[in-house]
Amino acid sequence: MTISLERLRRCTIAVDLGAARTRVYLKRTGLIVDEPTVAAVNIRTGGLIGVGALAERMTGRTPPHIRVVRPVAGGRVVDIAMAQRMLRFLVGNKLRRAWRRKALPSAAVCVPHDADPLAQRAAVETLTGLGARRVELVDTLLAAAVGCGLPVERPEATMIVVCGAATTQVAVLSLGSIVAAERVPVGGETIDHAVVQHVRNEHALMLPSQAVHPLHLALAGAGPSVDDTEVHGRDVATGLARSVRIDIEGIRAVVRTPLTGVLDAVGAVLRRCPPDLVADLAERGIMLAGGSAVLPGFDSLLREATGMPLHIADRPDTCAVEGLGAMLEGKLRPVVLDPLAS
Ligand SMILES: Nc1ncnc2c1ncn2[C@@H]1O[C@H](COP(=O)(O)OP(=O)(O)OP(=O)(O)O)[C@@H](O)[C@H]1O
Repeated sequence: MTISLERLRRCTIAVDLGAARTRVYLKRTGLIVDEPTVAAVNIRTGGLIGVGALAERMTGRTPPHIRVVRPVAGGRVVDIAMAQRMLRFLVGNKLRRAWRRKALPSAAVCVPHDADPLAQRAAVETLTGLGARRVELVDTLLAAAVGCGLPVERPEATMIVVCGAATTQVAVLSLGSIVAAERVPVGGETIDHAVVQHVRNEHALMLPSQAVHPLHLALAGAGPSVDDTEVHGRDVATGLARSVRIDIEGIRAVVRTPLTGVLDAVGAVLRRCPPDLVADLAERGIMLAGGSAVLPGFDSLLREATGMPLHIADRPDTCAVEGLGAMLEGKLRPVVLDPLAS
């Protein structure tokens, strides 16, 4: 995938359609949408009941005629019509005035590193259906690296690990391009699933999806207790509501298991890089981005496994859309590969 900075500067909005969250950046305004990628639909009438945070709160609590849907899964738009309805609703009034001024703006959208042509087409169709005259696709890894402030345009290696909800992407970049990259189906959702399975096996309790968040807080030491925390769920055998105290050390061990997939991807990318670039990284280290970057213990695990310095981006969750925004605003200078020729 090659990008044209000139064409990106002509775009008005930047969109990052993630499996967990949707983010929209409006040129000369900044981030205007940062909401869960969720919509709630009345299946009798087909009407949209809620989107974003409101729809997410309905998850698992709906009557049979209301369905909560996630139009993006595994890094691709799986329900184009629903993604368009959700985006139209989320962007709503915030964009209408700008849209009116400039009838059909061009849009830029992040796509995963190895997105196949169908996934790329789905992203383009989602935006053209909303009225975008032209859609520019940008690799999430490049956008996130720019958003983290990495000097991607220089002839030296930078390494980024973007750990989102459904996937983790790893890349080494130099001279504005990706030298080697990997994508693994491990992210925040995989970790939450491992925690839910652990509680089910250890305590015979089915946890609701929202109950995993207090465990993340407890892991980070932000919960009411550092040793254990109370969660509520449904007893597997009786079906009755029950509360149990969960040992936080047990959870800490559980979340490390899926993260070994990320360590393998980091190793694979480093092995494919020329030694000069790997040597650069020994000093510069790895930048960790994506919403799951703040998962307690993830940074120390990567540091231990690679022996390299590790930095967590200032705003790890929004750096891909912020990077795309920086390209729209013309903040990324094109690389002049041969200045003597001009
Ligand atoms: N404080 C936290 N502790 C642990 N995990 C967190 C925290 N905050 C967010 N997450 C996790 O980050 C994930 C969302 O990250 P992000 O917003 O980067 O995903 P996305 O871009 O929508 O996903 P993808 O890139 O896979 O399409 C969720 O799985 C969420 O559980």
